[in-house]
Amino acid sequence: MTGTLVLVRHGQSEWNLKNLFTGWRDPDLTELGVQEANAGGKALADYGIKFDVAYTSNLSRAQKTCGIILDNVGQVGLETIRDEALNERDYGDLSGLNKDDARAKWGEEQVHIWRRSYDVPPPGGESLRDTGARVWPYYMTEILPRVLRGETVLVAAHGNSLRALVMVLDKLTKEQILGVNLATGVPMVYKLNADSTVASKEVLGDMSGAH
Ligand SMILES: O=C(O)[C@H](O)COP(=O)(O)O
Repeated sequence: MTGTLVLVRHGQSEWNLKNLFTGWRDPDLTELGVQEANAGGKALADYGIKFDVAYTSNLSRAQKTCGIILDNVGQVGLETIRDEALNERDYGDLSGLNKDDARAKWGEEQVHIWRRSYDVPPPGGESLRDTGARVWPYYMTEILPRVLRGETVLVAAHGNSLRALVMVLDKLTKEQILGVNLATGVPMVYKLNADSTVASKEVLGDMSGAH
């Protein structure tokens, strides 16, 4: 066994609350989002985790979640690397639209395909595969080597940039990834083997409410 990789989706954002496609737009966390980030941080503190480094995206909601988690584990000021490679999937022309309005316009099934399929991009945006094409190399070159050196690494990012990682870590097919939704603020703790496969995975919270 080598190091530990912790993945956390940011807490609820203003646009999650308003039910808007967000993508690369940059709304803040809501009050509930701050509470969720604190709850995730507290779960990690209770777990007894100490990080060696944190990674987050270029977007405020993930950066704030990252900061709140570090505060809860008593590690304010820890080395934190921000990179656009970890940003949310670009929702293209859907960005800023209401998800229910989109269902009314294009139909429930088409919107579900845009949101959850592996390789069908929303108009002008990224599919999960496109998102993976930037997330996976970043993970392989920047994050994984540190975990394999035995470090404990936090990644605070987004629903779909993390789904791309979970797909690889959990060895999910493109059919299986359709059914995977990550809850906001719930940490996933992976211990990795020396060959970078997963030795164990623990979810510190409830993923069942995610949609
Ligand atoms: O970008 C968004 O709208 C959300 O962060 C994730 O959206 P999704 O649940 O529709 O993938």
